[in-house]
Amino acid sequence: MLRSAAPMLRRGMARRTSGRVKVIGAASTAVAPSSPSLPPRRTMTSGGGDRLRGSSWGESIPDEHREPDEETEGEWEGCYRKFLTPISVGSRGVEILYNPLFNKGAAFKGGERDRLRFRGLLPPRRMNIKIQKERALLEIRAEPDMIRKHIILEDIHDRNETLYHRILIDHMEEMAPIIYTPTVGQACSEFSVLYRRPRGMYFSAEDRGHMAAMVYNWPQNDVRVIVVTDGSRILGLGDLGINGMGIPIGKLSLYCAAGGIAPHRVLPVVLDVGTDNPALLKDKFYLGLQRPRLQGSAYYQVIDEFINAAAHRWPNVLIQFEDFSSDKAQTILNKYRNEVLCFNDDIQGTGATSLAGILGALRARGESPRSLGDQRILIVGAGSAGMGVAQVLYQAMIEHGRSPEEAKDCFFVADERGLLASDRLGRLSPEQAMFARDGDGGLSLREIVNKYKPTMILGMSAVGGLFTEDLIRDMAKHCDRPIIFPLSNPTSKAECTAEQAVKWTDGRCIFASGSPFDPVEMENGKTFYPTQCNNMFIFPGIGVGVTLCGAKTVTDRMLYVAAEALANYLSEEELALGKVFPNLSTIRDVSKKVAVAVIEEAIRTGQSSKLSEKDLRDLDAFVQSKMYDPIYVPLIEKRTITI
Ligand SMILES: NC(=O)C1=CN([C@@H]2O[C@H](COP(=O)(O)OP(=O)(O)OC[C@H]3O[C@@H](n4cnc5c(N)ncnc54)[C@H](O)[C@@H]3O)[C@@H](O)[C@H]2O)C=CC1
Ligand SMILES: CC(=O)C(=O)O
Ligand SMILES: [Mg+2]
Repeated sequence: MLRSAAPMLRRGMARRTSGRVKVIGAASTAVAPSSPSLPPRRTMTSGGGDRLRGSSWGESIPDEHREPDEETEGEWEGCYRKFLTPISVGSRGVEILYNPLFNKGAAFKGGERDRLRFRGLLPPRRMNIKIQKERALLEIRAEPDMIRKHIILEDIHDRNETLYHRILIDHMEEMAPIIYTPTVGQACSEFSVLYRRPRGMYFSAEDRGHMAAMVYNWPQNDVRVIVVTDGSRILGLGDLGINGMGIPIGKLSLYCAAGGIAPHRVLPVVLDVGTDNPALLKDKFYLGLQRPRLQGSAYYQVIDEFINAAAHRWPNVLIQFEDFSSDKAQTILNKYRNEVLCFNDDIQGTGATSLAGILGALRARGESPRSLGDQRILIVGAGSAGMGVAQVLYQAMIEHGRSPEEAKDCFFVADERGLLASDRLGRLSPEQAMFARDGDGGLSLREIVNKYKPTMILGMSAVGGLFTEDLIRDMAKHCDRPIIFPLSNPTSKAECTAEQAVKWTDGRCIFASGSPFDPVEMENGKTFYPTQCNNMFIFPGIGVGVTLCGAKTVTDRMLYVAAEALANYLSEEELALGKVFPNLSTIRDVSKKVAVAVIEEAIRTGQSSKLSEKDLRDLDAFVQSKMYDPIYVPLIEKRTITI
């Protein structure tokens, strides 16, 4: 019998075995290489109208420009910095303790408690971040329920962002399922009930005409990344209205922890255009507008007003569209992709991530990337994700020398009405129509498998259990090592489980899933390690890359090079274990490599406004030096600034 080997294997055996790649944690992020240029002059204030301009958090400052700070010596094992440039805060006293960007809780030192005037407002004994983290981990690990763990972590997020991100970075494999998929699905479903404190911004249909002014209510001037949803398709859970806010929050936590964007530079946003979810329309606790969704031009006006307002206040901001229903997602992307710095994570991020996983899977089979064009690819689900993946794979085939006709012929796209074909052309979107077959419209999944013998099946249907035993056994009859990617989220929507895929293919499948699955012990005594094919491996690196180099748009080539960088990251040791994505514990390093690839591409193609050819040298060190590193930085009062 197969059984899940999760509890004993989850953390211990998941450690990276490759000698090639350094696991990023406190130790490796601690001493960032010196930035080649002088640090910007900084003015940072906090408090009621907090402003953090050009904060140096996590960015490397050449030693000669740092001020000695004996307070932080030995603060964090492996994270020792001789000099830390203080952050100047405009508030003092209790205000600082209630500001999660500055609060250090019991870790404030005596001098700081005096300096900022809150001596006596904290218990006397001082902790350091290491002890604080240990205490938090005890609490999180003692709680068996994932949503309670989520609540504990988000409470820390609301109190002390430095500690929160430290925990995420140092324990990414353990924490990602808590703050992200699958638990974020439940957190969204229960958002209005779990709601405690505001985080991010809400722009509703009733705010029309005010958005350009409203953006100035956000207290930070240097927002670099916005993740925005209209809540219409949250994971595979459908229309959750403003309850979808959990998704931008979770994605941006990954931007900070995995991508190294400082937390004051990110902004989660929900556009509340109503909801068509009947339960929410009559839920007395629902916090969004209880009216049907805006449609047509009224809907697009809200989108337009928000984007203009955001781009006006933060001209260089990256806007990531997330979990918009597929009937709107591509239209919005097409409208704005050449106008503002933006991308759609479900279409483009998922496409790039899946390409990387498939390149890894081909490597596991001993095939070259060129053989992508020899595959027969069954895509189940023709929404944003399915069509995004089809488009990116298609582009990759063209990159590798296939003609458009040859490339198109590799695809079989199906939805609940079966194989997409020319008989439905009038009712298909342009993206779907491009992949419609000439005949066999409406073939069922099993009919497609038995007639066309696909070499891979990719699930983006949001239908849990759609890949049945018969279907997968048929796949395994026709293909020695079928690639099986049930990508729908959260876990309840996965088209099959890792255990099922392994069992039904007698351990021959190459598997990756949208939400995490535990390792599986096989009958032969070996352990099968499923990896996660989730756009979190791509979006933080894209975001860091385009914002650091000042790209004007996110191009298809940037997505392609991002996918290549992710695929190249996979070590031989991981492949030998059946993995097609790197361990989550390496995601910070992965994101850095993705960012470097994106910047190189931007420089090569003249897309970069901040960096040029001469910066290509030492790009890796440069990106590393710009990554936020959550350590406690000394705080000083604004009036004392002399940086
Ligand atoms: N792993 C990852 O990184 C990502 C996963 N996803 C997941 O992919 C899923 C789909 O996302 P979207 O495309 O945006 O949603 P969507 O709702 O637009 O697309 C679902 C598609 O599945 C089709 N479908 C429904 N029932 C079906 C059935 N019985 N058989 C075949 N097809 C069926 C629908 O017609 C539609 O074309 C979601 O669960 C989402 O969480 C999305 C983005 C990234
Ligand atoms: C992962 C993701 O973006 C989604 O499931 O929508
Ligand atoms: Mg998404």
